[in-house]
Amino acid sequence: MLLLISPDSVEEALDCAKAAEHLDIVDVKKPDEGSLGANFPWVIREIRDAVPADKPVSATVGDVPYKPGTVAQAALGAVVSGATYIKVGLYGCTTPEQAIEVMQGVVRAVKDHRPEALVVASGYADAHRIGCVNPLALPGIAHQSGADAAMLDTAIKDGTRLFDHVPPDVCADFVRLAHEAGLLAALAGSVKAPDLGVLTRIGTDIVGVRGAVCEGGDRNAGRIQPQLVAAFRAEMDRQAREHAAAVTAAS
Ligand SMILES: O=C[C@H](O)COP(=O)(O)O
Repeated sequence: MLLLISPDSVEEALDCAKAAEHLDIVDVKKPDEGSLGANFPWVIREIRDAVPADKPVSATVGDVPYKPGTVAQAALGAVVSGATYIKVGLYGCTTPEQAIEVMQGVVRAVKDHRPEALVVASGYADAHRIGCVNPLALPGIAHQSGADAAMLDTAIKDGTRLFDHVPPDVCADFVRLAHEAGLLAALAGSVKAPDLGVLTRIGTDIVGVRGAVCEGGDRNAGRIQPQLVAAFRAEMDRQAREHAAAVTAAS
C-alpha cells in the first residue's frame, strides 16, 4: 500500500521532504477551499522542486462542478505544473453519466500532455450528505472514462471518518470493483493508524492522509510532523507484515 500525504503549502511540503523515505506520494491541495481544494499552479511547481525527484507529486483539481470544459482546463494546469497524479473530486456530479463526461475531458487533457500521468477519479464516502454520485459508482466512472484510479475521501471534514460512511465490507467491495476494472483503489477520509489493518487486508493500493500526521491530529490548525509520518509508515509496514504472515499461514 502506498502512502499519500497532503501538505497545504510549500513549508509543509518541506516537512514532508524530511520524511520522504517514509512516504510515497506528495499530494498538493488547499484544504481551505474544500476537501479536495485546488492549490495554485506555482505552489504545485514549488512543491515539485522541493521534494525528492523520485517522489511523485499529486495535485487535486478541486471539488469540481459539473463543468467538463472548466475541469479539463484545470487538470491541464495541474499536470503542466509538474503533478503526475491528477485527482478530481466529483463534487458537483449527481449522476455517473455527468461524472464520466467530466472525467473523459480530464483524461484527454492530461494524457495529451503527459501520457504517463495517472488520473484519479475521486468520489466521497459521505456522498449522501452532499448529493453527489454513490461511492460504489466510482470504479465504473473511472473505468469508463479511461482514468487510472478510483478514490474515496470525505467531503465534510467534521471528525467523521471513511468507515463511518462506508463500512469496511463496502470499502472491500469498492477495492474489488476497482481491481476488476484494472484500476488502482485509493481510500482516504480522516484515516487513522487503527484503520490500517482493515485497509491492508482489503487490498487498498493507496491510503491518503493528512489529519493523522498533523500535530494534535488537527488537519486545519496542526502542521504535518515528519515523526508522525514515520510512525504512520511504521504501522503500515507492521500491518503489511502481519497480513503477509496470515496469508502464508492460511495457504
Ligand atoms: O487525500 C487525502 C486527504 O488529504 C485526507 O485528509 P484527512 O486524512 O485529513 O481526511
